[in-house]
Amino acid sequence: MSMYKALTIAGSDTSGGAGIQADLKTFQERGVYGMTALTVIVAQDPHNDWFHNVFPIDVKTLEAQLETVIAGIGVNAVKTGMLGSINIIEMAAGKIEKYGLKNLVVDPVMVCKGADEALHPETNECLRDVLVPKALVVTPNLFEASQLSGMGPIKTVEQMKEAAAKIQERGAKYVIVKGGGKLEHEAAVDVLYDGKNFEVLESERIATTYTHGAGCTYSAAIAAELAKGKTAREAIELAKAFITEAIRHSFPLNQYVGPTNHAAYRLYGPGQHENLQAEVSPAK
Ligand SMILES: Nc1ncnc2c1ncn2[C@@H]1O[C@H](COP(=O)(O)OP(=O)(O)O)[C@@H](O)[C@H]1O
Ligand SMILES: Cc1ncc(COP(=O)(O)O)c(C=O)c1O
Ligand SMILES: [Mg+2]
Repeated sequence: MSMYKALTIAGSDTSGGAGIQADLKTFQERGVYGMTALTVIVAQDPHNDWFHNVFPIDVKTLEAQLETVIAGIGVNAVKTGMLGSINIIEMAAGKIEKYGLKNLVVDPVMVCKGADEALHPETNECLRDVLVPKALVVTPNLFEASQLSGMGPIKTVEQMKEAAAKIQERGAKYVIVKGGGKLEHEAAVDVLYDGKNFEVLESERIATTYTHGAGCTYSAAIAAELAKGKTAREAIELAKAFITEAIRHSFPLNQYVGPTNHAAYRLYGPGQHENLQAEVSPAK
């Protein structure tokens, strides 16, 4: 049996729950060989309320990593996460174009959980104009969908649909607008649009704030399934089940952050309804 390979072009979340750490853990869980091209390093400051400091990687260093993986090895699917600068976005998009990579999942990361302001607002237009058109699947959360669509705040499923249609016009084949824990709704709702039909994907909404890295994990699961040859629709459905279990069994790392549990789908499966990590206290 051949080993399928996936590449993540994303930032390092030093705390381990989001970014390339989430992506690699998810690729492993889904039985796919994971590789990385690092764009930025995020270090959280324990002496300043867990403030996220972002340290960019030199664009030449990114190029060298992309050549190693894409030209030197080859990939079945690619995902992008936090990119950090216009130069980095253009470099990533240029290589994707040059090597004709088709199974591309763009997670248009503009914010970390808890923040309502873009980390790198100057990159938003470039993300929309240069990278989103190359995506097979793009996965904005509500804030990112409002930025990519040019709409104001998105608060209803109807507005999610409108945003999805506007983003789809930019060239992405499948758009998933993630309502998640932010939309006021009793379920966790995502809207999927393929240019013809809207589908409202509903899953059980888990009452937790421990969702750090949920978007990274979700988009990495989609990329892993695409790498194995699943259709976009199949990959999205599996990823939704995978992220629901990861959130169900999420846990606190310290007083600031709780990541999703990447192993939960494998360890506990979709049938288990209580959080088996709930009693785990934060490590000192
Ligand atoms: N509390 C929750 N319960 C169940 N699913 C959730 C919850 N929060 C987010 N999700 C789901 O997790 C996935 C990631 O969404 P979200 O957390 O909005 O992304 P991001 O981390 O990029 O902000 C989506 O499928 C969303 O619906
Ligand atoms: C490197 C990196 N990428 C992406 C994210 C976004 O994470 P999420 O999946 O919660 O949207 C974060 C958040 O801290 C991060 O540090
Ligand atoms: Mg996100």
